[in-house]
Amino acid sequence: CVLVRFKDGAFLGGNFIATVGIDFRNKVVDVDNLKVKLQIWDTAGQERFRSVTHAYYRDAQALLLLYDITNKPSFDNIRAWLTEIHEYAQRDVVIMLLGNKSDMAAERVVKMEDGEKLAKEYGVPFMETSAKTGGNVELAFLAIAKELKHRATQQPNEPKFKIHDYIESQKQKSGCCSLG
Ligand SMILES: Nc1nc2c(ncn2[C@@H]2O[C@H](COP(=O)(O)OP(=O)(O)OP(=O)(O)O)[C@@H](O)[C@H]2O)c(=O)[nH]1
Repeated sequence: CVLVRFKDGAFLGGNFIATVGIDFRNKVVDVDNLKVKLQIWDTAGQERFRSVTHAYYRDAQALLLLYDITNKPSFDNIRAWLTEIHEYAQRDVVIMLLGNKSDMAAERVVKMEDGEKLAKEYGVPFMETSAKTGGNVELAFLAIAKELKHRATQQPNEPKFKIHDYIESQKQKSGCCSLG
């Protein structure tokens, strides 16, 4: 749903079919007047597809790890995902942690601070998102696009792009609205 929100700006809640194996979508974003084509692979979360998804880690330049703020086991699984990433992904892969469903405040079981703490422990950027409202969804993908663009085009005399600082300056804590 987060990927569909980013790609199509829509949320088709309730009517979703679980990802079987792997799915991908392209989106071109503008980063500092340069067009960056993101090819985004959505891997199935279910254990039975694990052998398929492992194969895709190796070529990924960035990985977005999502948990559901209304589902504690999804948060508890993040450590296992990070272990997998270290085993199968490129060493310099950009990792981002997202706590999704920030619109569901009444059902929240994972505190924002706990997401922040875990992200800090692993040195990865973090934000809460909502595929339903669009909150922070564009920011998450844009921050990754910026990081990858800077890595690819960085000149020695240019200031280094700092993804953590960029996100902190842009993110909406409430997850209430899409980027204007
Ligand atoms: N309220 C709310 N519901 C959401 C949000 N994102 C996803 N959902 C709902 O959560 C369910 C699962 O969403 P998916 O995006 O299919 O989750 P997934 O982790 O990709 O699931 P798999 O395809 O099985 O890996 C669906 O019923 C969505 O409608 C959100 O931000 N807010």
